[in-house]
Amino acid sequence: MSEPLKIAIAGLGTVGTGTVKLIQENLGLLTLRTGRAISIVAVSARSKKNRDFDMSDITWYDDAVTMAAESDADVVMELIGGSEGIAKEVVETAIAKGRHVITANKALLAHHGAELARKAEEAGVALAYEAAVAGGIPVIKGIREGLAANSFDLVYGILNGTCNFILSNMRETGRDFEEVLFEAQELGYAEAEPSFDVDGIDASHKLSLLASLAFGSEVDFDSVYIEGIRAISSLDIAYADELGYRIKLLGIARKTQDGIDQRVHPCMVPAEQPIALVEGVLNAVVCKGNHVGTSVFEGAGAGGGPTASAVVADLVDIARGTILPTFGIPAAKLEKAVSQPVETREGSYYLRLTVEDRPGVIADIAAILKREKISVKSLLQHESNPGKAVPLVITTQETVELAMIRALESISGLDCVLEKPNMIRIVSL
Ligand SMILES: NC(=O)C1=CN([C@@H]2O[C@H](COP(=O)(O)OP(=O)(O)OC[C@H]3O[C@@H](n4cnc5c(N)ncnc54)[C@H](O)[C@@H]3O)[C@@H](O)[C@H]2O)C=CC1
Ligand SMILES: N[C@@H](CC=O)C(=O)O
Ligand code: NA
Repeated sequence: MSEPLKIAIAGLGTVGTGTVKLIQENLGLLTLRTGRAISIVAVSARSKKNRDFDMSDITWYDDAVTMAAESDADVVMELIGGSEGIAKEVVETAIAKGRHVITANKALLAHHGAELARKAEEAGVALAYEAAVAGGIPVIKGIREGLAANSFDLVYGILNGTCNFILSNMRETGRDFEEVLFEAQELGYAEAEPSFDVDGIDASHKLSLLASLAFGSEVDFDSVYIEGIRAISSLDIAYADELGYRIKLLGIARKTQDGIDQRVHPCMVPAEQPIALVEGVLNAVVCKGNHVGTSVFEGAGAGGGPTASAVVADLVDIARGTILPTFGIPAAKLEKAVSQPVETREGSYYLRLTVEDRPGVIADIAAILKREKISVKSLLQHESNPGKAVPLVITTQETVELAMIRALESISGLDCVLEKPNMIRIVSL
């Protein structure tokens, strides 16, 4: 058997600890599958507390960058997180020293992916990131390897386990947002900064990586249109049910003649569509290849075990000598991304207004919709409470988003509209 493959791990939280445990538990299998002995030689985390795995043959480093520079590891795993600072230094140092890198850090790659991929390719090392997109689902490998024969014009999915867990739980149990978010944190699903999850940033990081891989363009996180799930109330969830929809936070990237449209926002998805049935911490990614047609990947999007599974899948590639370009083509050949503005979308919309219950309200709203040439599909007002606030829900026929934005602005300015309206795009994919 050839030389053992030596690994250094930076970060021993949910993912790092899961990775050490997986390697220790499945070592025999991994050796058999790769034909190489695998050995964790070094670890680093913020504090050297007692760990619940065997540390006896592992060297501890107080500083992860020193570990990336000075340990004799062949592979450095960056499992710390964050788009700047220590995580970036660890990755850059490892690459500069000619060590392969495996990272779960979508924030880092969303901001510096093209540049780091170029550096890794120049150094002849892997920059592998299966864990960074949709956790345990082998979607990076699926698109880059299994579907390598295809070109793509659409990739979309449920890309954040925490948000999907929150939305599913709110619908199934009626529990409130904060309580379910706390549970997602306890289960190790949420980011260190959970606003990254609930404000749609994490899903956008992942979407920008998927778009780069699928379309052969440079990662363009700054062009992603982002809305999170904070504005979704239990009322919206109940109305969605009544109208035959489920609310999902989707990331959608579409390549058109005019450029790439990347968007992350809550969507009302027809309840019978397969993606509407993806619940809890599960993620799903759907892509449309020009020869294979539609492929769907579904599985656990977060958590120690599933994410470690993806980290170690990258390790197996490296141990087998499979070093692939990070984004499927040489980083120097990635095209500059041209973005398409969100206003050009055509589709239907759900609008929930809180209005004063008095004569003329619907006429005022209808006049604005008429001016913007927006046709109403349905209108729901269940309660009557004269002179008081009541919810009014409108769904529209297909219209261009710019008209909807203008209508929303005018409707928000009406005296009878008492709260900020909530608009959710109705998406049928
Ligand atoms: N938790 C999950 O389900 C998933 C997480 N990820 C990504 O994996 C990475 C790690 O996430 P988690 O394990 O959940 O985070 P975590 O907060 O549980 O663990 C982070 C680890 O990094 C260590 N760390 C922090 N600052 C450090 C420093 N200066 N030097 C050395 N170590 C330092 C901490 O001590 C801790 O051990 C992040 O990039 C995250 O976005 C990706 C997919 C799923
Ligand atoms: N916080 C993320 C973790 C995986 O990427 C999520 O909830 O999906
Ligand atoms: Na993955």
